[in-house]
Amino acid sequence: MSSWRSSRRIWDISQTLRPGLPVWPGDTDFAFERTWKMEEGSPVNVGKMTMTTHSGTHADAPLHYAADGMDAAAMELDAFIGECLVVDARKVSGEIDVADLPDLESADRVLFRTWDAFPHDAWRSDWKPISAEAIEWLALQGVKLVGTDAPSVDPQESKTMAAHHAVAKHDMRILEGLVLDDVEEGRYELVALPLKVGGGDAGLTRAILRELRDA
Ligand SMILES: Nc1ccccc1C(=O)C[C@H](N)C(=O)O
Ligand SMILES: [Zn+2]
Ligand SMILES: [Zn+2]
Repeated sequence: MSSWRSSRRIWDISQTLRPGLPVWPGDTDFAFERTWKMEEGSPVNVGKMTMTTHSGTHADAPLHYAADGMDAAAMELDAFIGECLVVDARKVSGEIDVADLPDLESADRVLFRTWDAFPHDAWRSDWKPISAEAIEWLALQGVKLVGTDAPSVDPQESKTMAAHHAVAKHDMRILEGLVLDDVEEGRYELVALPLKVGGGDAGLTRAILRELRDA
């Protein structure tokens, strides 16, 4: 194995940004076009992308759920790098509540798998949201980041955004749109740095998990 390759397994837990990417009903579809083309004599190919800030796998910024919240560019990075616990919540019926949470022992970051198979090609509105009470409980256990393979921690029709507001109350961070189909429950190193978008209410991220270093 060449020297630069990590000997620790990496899981890519990110969606592919592409035309046809399922997005929140009514939001901006992902579009890609080439503005400079080698086949037209340009020395390089250069593209242009149009998308919603919440496309695919992303981190919400507090600005998304608080008018005076910080933007994606201002979010500190340490919440998005470090040990995490992946929890299989597929057997939970309805929303993920306190009774559905495992003994975390100690976890700064918790990622919930809710889909048997991630819906890459069709918008699904029947995801398992996370209750505000569960967010509160996680915060009291010291959890700084909550992640999910769902498009939101709240239900699609939510008007109260109770889970987001519980996150805001405890200054936690959120990852949404993760792809955890190939990830067993357990502890991993998470790396999921949000794009540094000035004014951004969310930051797209290439999220990965990596085997923890041997103790
Ligand atoms: N694109 C949207 C447009 C309008 C309302 C919500 C969304 C969302 O994507 C939900 C978001 N990911 C969330 O943080 O809950
Ligand atoms: Zn979001
Ligand atoms: Zn959100």
